[in-house]
Amino acid sequence: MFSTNVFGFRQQVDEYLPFLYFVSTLLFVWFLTKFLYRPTGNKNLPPSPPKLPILGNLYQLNALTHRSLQSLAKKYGPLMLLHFGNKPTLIVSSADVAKEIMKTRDLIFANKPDSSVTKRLLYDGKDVSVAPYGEYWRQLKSIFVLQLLSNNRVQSFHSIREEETALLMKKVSRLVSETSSPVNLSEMFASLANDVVCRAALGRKYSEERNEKKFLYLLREISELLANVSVGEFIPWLSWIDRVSGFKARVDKVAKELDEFLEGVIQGSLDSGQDQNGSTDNFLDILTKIYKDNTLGVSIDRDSIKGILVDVFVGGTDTTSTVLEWAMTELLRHPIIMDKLQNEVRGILNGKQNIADNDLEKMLLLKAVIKETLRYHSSIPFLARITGQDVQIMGYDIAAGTMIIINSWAIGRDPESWEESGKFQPERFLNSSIDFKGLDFQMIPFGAGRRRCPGIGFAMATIEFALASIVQKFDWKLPNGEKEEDLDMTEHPGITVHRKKPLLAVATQYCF
Ligand code: HEM
Repeated sequence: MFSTNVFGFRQQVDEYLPFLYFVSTLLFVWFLTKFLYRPTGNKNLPPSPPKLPILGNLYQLNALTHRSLQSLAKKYGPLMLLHFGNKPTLIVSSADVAKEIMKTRDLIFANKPDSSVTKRLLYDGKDVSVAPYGEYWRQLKSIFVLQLLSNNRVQSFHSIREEETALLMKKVSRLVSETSSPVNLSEMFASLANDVVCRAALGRKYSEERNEKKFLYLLREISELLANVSVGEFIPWLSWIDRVSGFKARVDKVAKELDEFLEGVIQGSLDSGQDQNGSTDNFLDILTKIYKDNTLGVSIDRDSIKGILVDVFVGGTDTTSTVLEWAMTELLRHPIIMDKLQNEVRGILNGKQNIADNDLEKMLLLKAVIKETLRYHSSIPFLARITGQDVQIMGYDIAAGTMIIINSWAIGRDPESWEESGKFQPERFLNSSIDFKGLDFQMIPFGAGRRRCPGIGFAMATIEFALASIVQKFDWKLPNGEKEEDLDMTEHPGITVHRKKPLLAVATQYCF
């Protein structure tokens, strides 16, 4: 039966041979026109590496996309046009081009690309980070800037930072006195960042100790799903792969569980009537008050509250712990800088156990170490935008709807902007006015322009406090006599780029 079928097939082929020749010639011509000959008309397109049918330039990227795009940019320049599947994508890798997009032409590039995954997990653009630029986004952003993350509000969370950092120090002390095992700093920083954000956002912790792992699990899932590439996004006719692989079902499950969790949290806040006793010191209370009373003249619904809370957790936890993780990694690799930093911190505190905000103001090397960490290890490697209209950038024609990826990781390491760009040298910031607030485009770890991160003050307060405490109270070295230059620096890809292997270090209590 099998051979008959083969024969039958062969016969059919012979019969239809002239027709098949005709069709394949047509396909060949179509292929040439579509992929090899690119009709650009009078358009001046940015340089592009060669692309493949269907995949476009996806085949040239590896898991550490920020690094593969940096390599391509070395060959094709700071503005190149790639195709991710069928999506034209402009890759920006220099401070000048980034400034053109996020400052000079900010308005044209004020929108963020969305995807089926962000829509599902971020309440269909009702959060701030992917909401279309317009009145709704403006209202939400002003809630972030003026209500949730104002300077006064950040200061009011001082006791949360103090208590949570003290708990971390206690954990380290206990480990030091009870065992000689190294401290897993990556794990400690992750739980510190999570607990600080949780208390500021929801007024309480949802940590492992309290046996409330569900929320932590959901947060981990969201970060992973947002970092994952949905095949259908870039190659629409392959979107069935997302269904067959179970990716879509996983997104739906997490979205549903997250919604149930956040509904419960919001209802709890509404039921407890926080607004009546005037105690509105966590984000949830502030948001439910705005929702109920419409006091700010801003109307938000329950999905807006949920979207904002997801932004706070996704935007504020992993980012913060990643900065701490890379800062300690670099300090362990550079013992002389570690020594100088400890002298500065211990000198300013002069035996005092509690760190006040004005002590931190005096710690110039501490600030320089954090800046250098943000330059060298931009924790969110990419800033994303989408063009609203046809536009010219640096003399090149960019079509409406083109996705823009600004490689802020590569910009922070660009030798055109930085001397000895590949070296960790915090001292470069001691006599420099360059900052990370989005005005100096050679360093944009928090983004820039209208879409700039509103959480800089909150994040810096947590990072400075934790880093000062940890180098004040303990001396640190690598475990098992490991040499500084042998410390594994491999990165793990994701929305934030953190260490692949957890950072382990041996602590010794410092005697005051
Ligand atoms: C070290 C910590 C942090 C880093 C490195 C960081 C980085 C960033 C970056 C790169 C962006 C995109 C900016 C752009 O596209 O121009 C962003 C946006 C955002 N971040 Fe942060 N962030 C941090 C902490 C926080 C915290 C603590 C919060 C809130 C509590 C937060 C909330 C947000 C929000 C809501 C947006 C979206 C803004 C918009 O689209 O208008 N971030 N962040």
